[in-house]
Amino acid sequence: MSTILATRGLSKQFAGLRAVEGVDLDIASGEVRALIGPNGAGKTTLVGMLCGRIEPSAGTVAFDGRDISRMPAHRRINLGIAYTFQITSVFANLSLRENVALAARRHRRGAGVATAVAEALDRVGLDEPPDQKAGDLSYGHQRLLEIAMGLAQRPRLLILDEPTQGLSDAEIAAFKALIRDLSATTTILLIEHNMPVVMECADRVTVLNFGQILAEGDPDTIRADRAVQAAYLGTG
Ligand SMILES: Nc1ncnc2c1ncn2[C@@H]1O[C@H](COP(=O)(O)OP(=O)(O)OP(=O)(O)O)[C@@H](O)[C@H]1O
Repeated sequence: MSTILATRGLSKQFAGLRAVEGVDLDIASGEVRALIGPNGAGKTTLVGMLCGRIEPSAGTVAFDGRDISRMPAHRRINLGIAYTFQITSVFANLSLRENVALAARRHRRGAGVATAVAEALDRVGLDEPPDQKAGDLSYGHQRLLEIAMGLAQRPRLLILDEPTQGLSDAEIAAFKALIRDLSATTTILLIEHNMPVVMECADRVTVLNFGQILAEGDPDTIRADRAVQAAYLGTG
């Protein structure tokens, strides 16, 4: 399988603090990769460098074999990297439809936009009226709206930052089904604290600890790894 995303020596320092240090990450095209680690491990900083929101202190990022280390975020979106932030991309005063249409217009025009919007809202299972204001949605549903916005960009790599936060058990079950469905067409990088979701959805898991990769492997291997248990899972 080909590598869609590769980092080498990727590092970020914030005034003396090494938030991410020397990360070599290879994500294969078509896989669902989970990125886990304790609070403050550097997960959000790492993906910020993948999508261009954070400038690395050192190291490189390649997408499809092309060095994108210095490419601005909006051009990375055009290449097919979509990142759902922790809600910061939702416009509270716009409707669900308008929010998703903003994202869909990157690739479509005219009637194609309306179709893409309806498809994306349907795919994430948001059944509120499309004219409802996004700000009136529950926190969990705003997360789903963000995923719909990401999908409308027809991404090749979809980066989801804690997507199940604020979702009910039934919504989490639906989310897992959505990931399985999406994985047929999209490579997914999933930052997630909910271990059952990680263990069920991921092909491979990367564990970050103090800014460095502590372990990498399939979910069973990670679950059995003593260093991971000690650092994160709390079951060592
Ligand atoms: N803009 C910033 N300026 C200074 N320090 C920062 C900044 N952003 C993050 N940090 C620090 O970098 C470290 C890594 O933070 P980061 O948010 O990447 O971790 P995380 O693994 O995503 O944590 P969480 O699971 O809590 O979201 C933390 O110590 C954090 O306080």
